[in-house]
Amino acid sequence: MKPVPLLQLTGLRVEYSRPGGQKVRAVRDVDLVIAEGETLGLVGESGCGKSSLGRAVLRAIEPQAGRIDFLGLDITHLKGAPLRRVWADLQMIFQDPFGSLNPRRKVVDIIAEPVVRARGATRQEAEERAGELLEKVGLGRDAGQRRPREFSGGQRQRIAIARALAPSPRFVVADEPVSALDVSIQAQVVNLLADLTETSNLTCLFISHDLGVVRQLADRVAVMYLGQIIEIAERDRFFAGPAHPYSSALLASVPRVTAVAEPKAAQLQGDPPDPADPPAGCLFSTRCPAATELCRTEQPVLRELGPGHDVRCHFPLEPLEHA
Ligand SMILES: Nc1ncnc2c1ncn2[C@@H]1O[C@H](COP(=O)(O)OP(=O)(O)OP(=O)(O)O)[C@@H](O)[C@H]1O
Repeated sequence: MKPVPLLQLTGLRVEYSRPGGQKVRAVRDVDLVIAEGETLGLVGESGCGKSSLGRAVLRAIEPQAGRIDFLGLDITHLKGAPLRRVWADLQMIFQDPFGSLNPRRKVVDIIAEPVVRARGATRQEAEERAGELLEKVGLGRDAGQRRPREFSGGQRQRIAIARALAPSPRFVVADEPVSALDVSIQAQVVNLLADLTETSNLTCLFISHDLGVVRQLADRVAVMYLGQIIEIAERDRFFAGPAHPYSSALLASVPRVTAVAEPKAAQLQGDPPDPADPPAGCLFSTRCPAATELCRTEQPVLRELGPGHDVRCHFPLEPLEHA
C-alpha cells in the first residue's frame, strides 16, 4: 500500500484584494505532495508567493480554492478547536527571530507555553522539555532564565527553533529562517536545522530565496514563479542542471552554487510581472530568452521530465547530468 503523504496540496489558490478591488493571485492552483521526513526547499524571487503558500499550508490564511490534506485529514476550512489541535503538529519558524519572541517573557516560558497549550502537558513536564530543547539547540538550560533581548540574532533564532519543536510537531514551515542573520551565523543555524530535521524525522517546508542555503538542507527543490511551481526535482538532480530556463538563471545568479557550470543559463533581466496582471501563455515568457510564439500564447503544464522531476516549460533545457 502507498504511504499517506504527510502533506498534500491540490489546486491550492491564494488571492488578495488590493485597495480598489484589484485581485492579486499569489498562489496559482498549486499541486504538491510532501512525504514524511523530507525537507522540501521552496525557492523563487521576492513576491513569487512562497510565504503565501507557507501561510496557507499552516492555515494562517484561508485559501480561495483547492484543498490541503495533512496526515490524511482535509484541513482546508478547519476552524476553532480542531484547527488548534492540528497546529500542535504544524509549526512555523519565522524570518525575524526577535519580532516573533515575546520580549517580556523568560525563554523557558516561551518554549514551555506551546507544550502546555498544544499537548496538555503539566507545567513541570513542559519546563523539562524546554530545558532539553535548549540543550539540543546549543544554548544550555540556563538560557531559560534569561529574556530574548539578552541574546544575539542567531541565538534568538535558536530559541525560536526550540519553541517550534517544543510540541513535537510532525511538520515545520521555516520561512526564510536565516535571511535576517549575519552570513557567518547563517551556516550554524542551517546546520542546526539540518541536524534536527535528520534526527527527529521532522518534515519541513523550507522557504528561501537563497539557493545556496537550500542546497545544504533540502531533499527536493521546488521553484516558484508568479504563484506557480515551475520546476520540482530531487536536490542533486536539480543542482546538476535544472530544466526550466528560470531555474537555470536563478542558479546562475548564485556564484557559490554554480560549481557545475550551466552554459545555457541566461542572466535574469528585469523584475517579474505584476501578479495582478500576468502575461498570457507561459508566465515566464516576458523574461525568457528562449520564448517563442507558442510560449507567449499557450500556458505549459507541469509535466514529468524524469523520475521525480517535473517542469512547466514547452522547451525544457537538457539536464547536464542525470542523478
Ligand atoms: N496582504 C496582501 N495584500 C495584497 N497583496 C499581497 C498581500 N500579501 C502578499 N501580497 C502579494 O502577493 C504576492 C506574493 O507575496 P508573498 O509574500 O507570498 O511572496 P514571497 O515569495 O514570499 O515574497 P518575499 O520573499 O518578499 O516575502 C506579492 O505580489 C505580494 O505583493
